[in-house]
Amino acid sequence: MEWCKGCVFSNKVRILDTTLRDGEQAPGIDFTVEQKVRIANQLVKLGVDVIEAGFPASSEGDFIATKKILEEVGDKTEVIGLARANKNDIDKVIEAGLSSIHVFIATSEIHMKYKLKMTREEVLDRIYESVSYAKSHGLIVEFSPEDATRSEEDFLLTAIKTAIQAGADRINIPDTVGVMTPFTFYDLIKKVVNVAGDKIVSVHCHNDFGLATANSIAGVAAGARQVHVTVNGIGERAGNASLEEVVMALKKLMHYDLNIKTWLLYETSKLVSELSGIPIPYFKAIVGENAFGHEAGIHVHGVIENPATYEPISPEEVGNFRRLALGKHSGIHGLKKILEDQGIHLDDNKLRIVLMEIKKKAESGEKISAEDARNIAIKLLNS
Ligand SMILES: CC(=O)SCCNC(=O)CCNC(=O)[C@H](O)C(C)(C)COP(=O)(O)OP(=O)(O)OC[C@H]1O[C@@H](n2cnc3c(N)ncnc32)[C@H](O)[C@@H]1OP(=O)(O)O
Ligand SMILES: CC(C)C(=O)C(=O)O
Repeated sequence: MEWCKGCVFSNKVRILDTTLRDGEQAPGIDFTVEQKVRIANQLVKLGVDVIEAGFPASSEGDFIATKKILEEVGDKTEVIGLARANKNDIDKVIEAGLSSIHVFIATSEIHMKYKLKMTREEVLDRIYESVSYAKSHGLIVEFSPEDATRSEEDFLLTAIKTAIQAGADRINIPDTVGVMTPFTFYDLIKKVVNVAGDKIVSVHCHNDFGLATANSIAGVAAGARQVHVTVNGIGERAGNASLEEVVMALKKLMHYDLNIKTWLLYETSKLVSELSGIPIPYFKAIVGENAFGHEAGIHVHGVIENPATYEPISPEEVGNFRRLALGKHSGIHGLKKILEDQGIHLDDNKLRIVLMEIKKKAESGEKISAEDARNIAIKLLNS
């Protein structure tokens, strides 16, 4: 089905990573050129289909970084650059040597009135001019109607048709301020897919209501076959759809086909966290330190018997680690395993004594490590 490699009949979903563009727009994140190249190499290793390397017109540094990333990985994956719908920005993408461009302009009333100060007609003209200008230079063009999800629907669809008439290769639908629910986004993307014909429809979701991942997979269910994501979900305000969450949900829950080497997700997350200076919450899905952590006795017992009792994904699938913890919620099965893994074998009576000691310490606020449990056991054995 090569002819419709990205369309709704294909089970293949493309991942466009925008960690180096939208992710970097997050306040406080400023990657150096070297850091951006390191992340780009990791994204290629991970298997993303497209890297949005930057916004060449925004600064000399971003221009240089985009060029360097293209030189470094341009033969391994598609490298795309952002541009406003104006000739200067498009020329900067061309000057950087890129073959793919992401052109955007807002189509919502609020953005057209207060930001662009353009009428609907002027925006439509600008869309046609900029997309056709980019196409006339042989570029692959992805068009985004910024703030699409707050745009008047008929005008939005007209804007999309205008971009397609001008030659756009892909249509990306940004939920720029994250106001969609999975239900409303599904309905919208269905309509966009209907007007897009054989063009790939892409989705770009923000997390203002914590729905970026859910909305992204709803967009795929509605026929989108590309998703914009960032590693760890970093990005503007509450961030973007998280690469690791979207990939694992599409793969494991919806059985789509992706190029991503999922066992590299944890190391990729750690790299971006280290270079961005943004820590990963312990409870972060997929890549958090607690994502495969178990303390509660009933859970630990289940995981010891069969990890699938409490792990919908195995940590090895994403390169993360299972952690069995001790605390006031612990049970005897977990304690037994933690001690036996350290060469200590106790009968049930002695295990109960050690467990009570652990719970007492934990309830007083102490953190109990495996070594602490071992020391308590040894003390008991020698008492
Ligand atoms: C939803 C998003 O994330 S969009 C991407 C946001 N990313 C960035 O802003 C990257 C960093 N930005 C920058 O470096 C700067 O904003 C630049 C270089 C792009 C522009 O800088 P400046 O010339 O100083 O303009 P400034 O940022 O103050 O205002 C934006 C201008 O772009 C115009 N503009 C905004 N979006 C678009 C668009 N899609 N198409 C055309 N013009 C646009 C605005 O109307 C405004 O124009 P004006 O200066 O004529 O009033
Ligand atoms: C440039 C566009 C796609 C964007 O980042 C947004 O609308 O969130």
